[in-house]
Amino acid sequence: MEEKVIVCRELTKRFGDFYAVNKISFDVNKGEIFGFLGANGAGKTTAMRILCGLSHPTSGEATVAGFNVYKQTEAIKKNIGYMSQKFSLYENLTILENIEFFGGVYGVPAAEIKERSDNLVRKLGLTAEAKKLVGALPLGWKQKLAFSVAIFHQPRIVFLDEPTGGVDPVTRRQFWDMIYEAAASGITIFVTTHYMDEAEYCNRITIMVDGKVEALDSPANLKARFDADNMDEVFYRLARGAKRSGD
Ligand SMILES: Nc1ncnc2c1ncn2[C@@H]1O[C@H](COP(=O)(O)OP(=O)(O)OP(=O)(O)O)[C@@H](O)[C@H]1O
Repeated sequence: MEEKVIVCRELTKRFGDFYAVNKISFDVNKGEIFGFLGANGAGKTTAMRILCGLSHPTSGEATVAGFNVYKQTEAIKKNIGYMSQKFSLYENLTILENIEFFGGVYGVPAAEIKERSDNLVRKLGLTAEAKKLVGALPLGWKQKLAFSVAIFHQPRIVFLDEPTGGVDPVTRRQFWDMIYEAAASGITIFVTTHYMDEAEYCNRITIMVDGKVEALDSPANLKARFDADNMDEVFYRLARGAKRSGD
């Protein structure tokens, strides 16, 4: 049987009488690339924050890497990586300083940080730039570096909140090569996106509408079920009835 690294049962988050996340249930397998889609305001970030141990649910159950989202949030944080457009690298530190800093924060042993940082810089092809400020890097490179930093401590799961916003499809594709490599090494990928080309790259995707999971399957199965040529069409059919629109 496949190992489940995220188990979520009727997970709910209520703000006053508003259900931001409404009884969502799903499992994510080890090494899977699990896409989390939904229009603005659908509840993706709220659900992801709970799974990262940053916010308590109102009701329902969930475990992440085997740890309970109510009681074991510190253990969850030690076993995951996290990257979002908002929380990322320090622009006024160099590439190498960022890697070393976050390696320390994520608990990589001090004796290993130097060598592993040098290896990472080499692997990224950034040896010549290693002492430059991150602020000077093009956005696509910042995203690749941020992802590398988020998995530097070899977490069980990495959560990516719209990791490739604002870059072109070729740069996005390169970013996804890194995702595939991480998944092949056994790291589970949980990713939110608004880009339908990225949805196609996922093993399975969830589409959230107004706080609920409206569909969960592989891109191929979803296209077949909705008799659609592409994920854009699937998404449109499911999300067009959404009451929330967000920004
Ligand atoms: N702390 C809060 N208090 C009240 N309402 C909130 C709070 N956080 C989120 N919400 C509401 O919950 C709903 C879901 O928000 P969430 O950020 O999870 O959506 P999302 O799917 O991530 O959207 P986006 O794609 O815009 O990031 C929104 O209507 C939002 O206004």
